[in-house]
Amino acid sequence: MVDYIARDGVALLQVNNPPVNALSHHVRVAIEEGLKKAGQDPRIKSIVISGKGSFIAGADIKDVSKPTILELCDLIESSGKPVVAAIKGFALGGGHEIAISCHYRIAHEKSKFGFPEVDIGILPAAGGTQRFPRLVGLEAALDLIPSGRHIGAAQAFKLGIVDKVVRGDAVEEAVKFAKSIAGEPLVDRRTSQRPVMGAENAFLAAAVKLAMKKKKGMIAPIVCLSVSFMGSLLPFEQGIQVEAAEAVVVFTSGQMGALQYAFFAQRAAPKWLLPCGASFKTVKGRPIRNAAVIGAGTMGTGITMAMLNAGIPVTLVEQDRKFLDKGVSLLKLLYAGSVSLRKITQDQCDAILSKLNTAVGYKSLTNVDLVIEAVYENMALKKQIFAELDRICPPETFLWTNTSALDIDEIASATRRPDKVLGTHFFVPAYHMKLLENVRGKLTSAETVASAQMFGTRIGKIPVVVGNCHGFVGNRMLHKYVYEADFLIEEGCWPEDVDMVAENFGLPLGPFKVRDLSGLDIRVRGLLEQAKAAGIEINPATRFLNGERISLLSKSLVDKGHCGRKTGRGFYNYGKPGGKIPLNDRFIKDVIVEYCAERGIERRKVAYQEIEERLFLPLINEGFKILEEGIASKPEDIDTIWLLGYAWPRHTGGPMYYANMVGLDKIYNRICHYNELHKHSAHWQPSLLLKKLAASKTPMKDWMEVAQASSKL
Ligand SMILES: CCCCCCC/C=C/C(=O)SCCNC(=O)CCNC(=O)[C@H](O)C(C)(C)COP(=O)(O)OP(=O)(O)OC[C@H]1O[C@@H](n2cnc3c(N)ncnc32)[C@H](O)[C@@H]1OP(=O)(O)O
Repeated sequence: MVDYIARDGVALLQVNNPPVNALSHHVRVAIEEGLKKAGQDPRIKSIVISGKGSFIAGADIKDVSKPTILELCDLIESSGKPVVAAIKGFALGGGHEIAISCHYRIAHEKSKFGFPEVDIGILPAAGGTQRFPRLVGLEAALDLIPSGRHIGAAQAFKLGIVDKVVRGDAVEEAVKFAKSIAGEPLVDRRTSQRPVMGAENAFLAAAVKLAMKKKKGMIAPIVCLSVSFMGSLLPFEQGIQVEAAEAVVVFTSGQMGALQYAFFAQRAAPKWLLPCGASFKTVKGRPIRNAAVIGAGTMGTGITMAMLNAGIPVTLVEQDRKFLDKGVSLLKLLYAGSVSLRKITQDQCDAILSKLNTAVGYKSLTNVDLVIEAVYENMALKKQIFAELDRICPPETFLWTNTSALDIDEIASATRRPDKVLGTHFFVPAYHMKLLENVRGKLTSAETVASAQMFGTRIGKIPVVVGNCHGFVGNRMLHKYVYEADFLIEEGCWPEDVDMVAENFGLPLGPFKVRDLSGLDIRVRGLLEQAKAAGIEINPATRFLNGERISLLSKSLVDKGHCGRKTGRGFYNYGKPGGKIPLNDRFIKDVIVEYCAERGIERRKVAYQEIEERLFLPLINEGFKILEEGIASKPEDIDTIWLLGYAWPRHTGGPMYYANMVGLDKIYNRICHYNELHKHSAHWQPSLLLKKLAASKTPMKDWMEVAQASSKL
């Protein structure tokens, strides 16, 4: 766990606890023993702490036994012999706190520093809130601690975290340095004994404002700020007491459990399992050496960029030279933007673009491992493209379709290789968003799934395997939320009432601000297509489609030319086309009132609780249906999809975790209540799995036992 290597008067304590050298119980004990042993050995004059591979990524989140990291930090700092931290890789959380308790820090130029504690719902409670401001000053501490972000060695040096940045072996350099300072006095090297520079109120106000915006609804960042600030006014020992007292508040808030669940859920989600039993453990994917993307629109160019960024050569294909050129210009513009923002250098940009090829038509696609089709959502068009690709591409080429809802089996039916067809649901912008829903059809092979998961990870996504149904996991659940949002308006709410409740819950934007952003006409088009497919002609009086309640409120606004931000008016008034600030609008309220009057809908005052329940319970209910149907293979997959794809508030863990936290019996009972009131909305019919879990009082994590025990599921 910790190797003790004594050489030339220096004791090197090297943490060896793969994969990330987390400070689990055994590591803490071994560091403590190593420090004591080195302290007692008269031949040892100085000590170096390092990690094998990387430094230390923090506390082991699953293990909080003694000795605490705080005790360890105090032991290090009070050592009579100089202690040097040799840092490569990550010095995060408790690892960072260990580093700043050492008397000196030598870091490799590629090492990273940070306090990610706030993102897992805790504080740097091993003295970090007190030592860090004493090391870097209050302003920098109030910036870094609540942000949870990592910084590089160069910035760490600038801030005074690191004493020296090296290109070569940090451990060798640290050992050399440790030897050179043997016997030197350490008084001014003990961070806890320094005063806090720049302890000013103004920093606190600005930092609180920023944290409330960037970490909306999260308690830990705000508590970190107050503890760090208070500590700057107190002697170190008293600051540590404040830190300990406030840590208890945060640890018992409920957010810690949710955030740590989210951390592990995100790491569990790519680990796939199919109903046939094949899994990431049993089936290997085929690496993708080169690829083609069909369609140079927003999605196609975004997907192309995601692959280019990962070093995969891509041919971007269009049927028309004009569209191709437009897509390539957009792509080049985005890369130029990255260069001017210094996210990449011009050389890196040139290297990326050297892997881009373009083609008009599919003829050249005779030697690609993968084709991702990303044309607009039209089944007939997609089938035609797949039939053609099937003729041209080698039989082993994977043919994947980027779609947010369409039937993968139907698209696959246009080919002679349905086993190699799969849906890749990328999120906009595809080069940035972390989520990738990999949709398996009935005939998609396990090898194709394995390859898609491997591909997803390679291009920097969190890939989650889902089954084939309308909207897959994310959009299928989202649709229920969107429907209820409309019904709430019909029944008496204003758009701002509904948006406020959603935003208070933790979503960045409420459903109507989102719709204004994406365009009301998009939703109306979808609705009309659905009606057409059902052979129903929509007229102003239509309130049901296939027996299901629908709302045509968006259509009423679109008919008046109000399509959202792009036209300056949607559910809000933006002042001008392309305006960004939503204002409540009497005109829109008149449209809503008129719409309701025409349909004889009586408007009423809808309570806050009802708005919240009607937005989120149908979505949660759908999540349980998705589990019982095997569309998702575990609740963690659903939660990951919502956390990464739809900005669900992380401190509630995701919709499934949230339901469990509220209580599955309570959730079930409320769904039943609304099911009685809203017989024309199938999304209120309670999930059988949820019913069983609620009745048996089984927590969500044990859902599989209930699902397997029930013959009805
Ligand atoms: C708990 C109360 C203690 C009170 C004292 C308070 C003071 C100290 C607090 C802390 O230190 S809290 C922890 C702070 N550190 C973190 O949050 C870091 C979390 N880890 C990461 O950000 C990343 O893992 C990484 C270090 C940047 C490496 O990323 P990479 O993509 O290379 O690997 P991952 O897939 O993320 O992880 C690999 C493997 O390791 C597991 N793991 C990672 N970190 C921890 C951890 N801190 N504790 C336990 N396990 C950890 C992760 O789940 C992966 O496991 P598998 O999925 O492979 O099983």
